[in-house]
Amino acid sequence: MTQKTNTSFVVGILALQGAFVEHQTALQKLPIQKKIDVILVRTAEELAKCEALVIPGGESTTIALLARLSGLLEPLREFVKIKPVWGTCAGAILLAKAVVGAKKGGQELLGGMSITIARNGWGSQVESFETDLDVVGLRDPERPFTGIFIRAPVVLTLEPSPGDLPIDVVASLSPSLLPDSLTSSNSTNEPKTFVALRQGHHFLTTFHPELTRDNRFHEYFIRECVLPSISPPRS
Ligand SMILES: NC(=O)CC[C@H](N)C(=O)O
Repeated sequence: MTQKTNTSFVVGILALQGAFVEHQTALQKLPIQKKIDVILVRTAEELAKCEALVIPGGESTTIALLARLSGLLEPLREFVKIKPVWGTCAGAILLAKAVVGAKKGGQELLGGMSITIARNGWGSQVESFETDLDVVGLRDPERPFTGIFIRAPVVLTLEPSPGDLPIDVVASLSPSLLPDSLTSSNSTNEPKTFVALRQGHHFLTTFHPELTRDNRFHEYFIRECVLPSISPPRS
């Protein structure tokens, strides 16, 4: 007799478009890998097997369109309401409650995190860059983590409604990196420096941890978002 639920759990990676293979590799290399069954998700049936989901970077409009065409959009919205989800870059856009700079025709969102985010917020000239991040809560925090930003979105505002869970800042970058087009003298620029946020069991990174050899953000998601939702702490 096996006790599968006690020894392993399924983490899905939405595999419609974008950098899903890199997430798969990073998750499989975690020290707790024996307990994680990583699957690629392209159908509602595959999604139904998952305890948690990673939505990769890519193109948020394309991912949303393919999700609609494959009958996954509504199952994804239902999934986000109850289970842990981590969105990277395009995935972060999909996890936001509101988006600025959507393409003509709009941008379908899944919601889940109480933020407004700007697509391609760094502008067309600084489309990609790498920088060391200030991190809180990662394993081995003195070791720098290099954030890779590729046509990254920018968090504009945190807007938790009364009753929403608080939003924790897990990584931020130096305000000096913000482009002039984003800085404002009459409102706070701080949220725009936030590049990794956690709200309850949801997590977003506007950069690409899966493109580095450093899987500490993968470890963070499993430790802080997934494991507590599988085995809630006893009171
Ligand atoms: N690297 C990325 O995921 C880019 C995101 C892309 N700019 C979008 O709007 O979806």
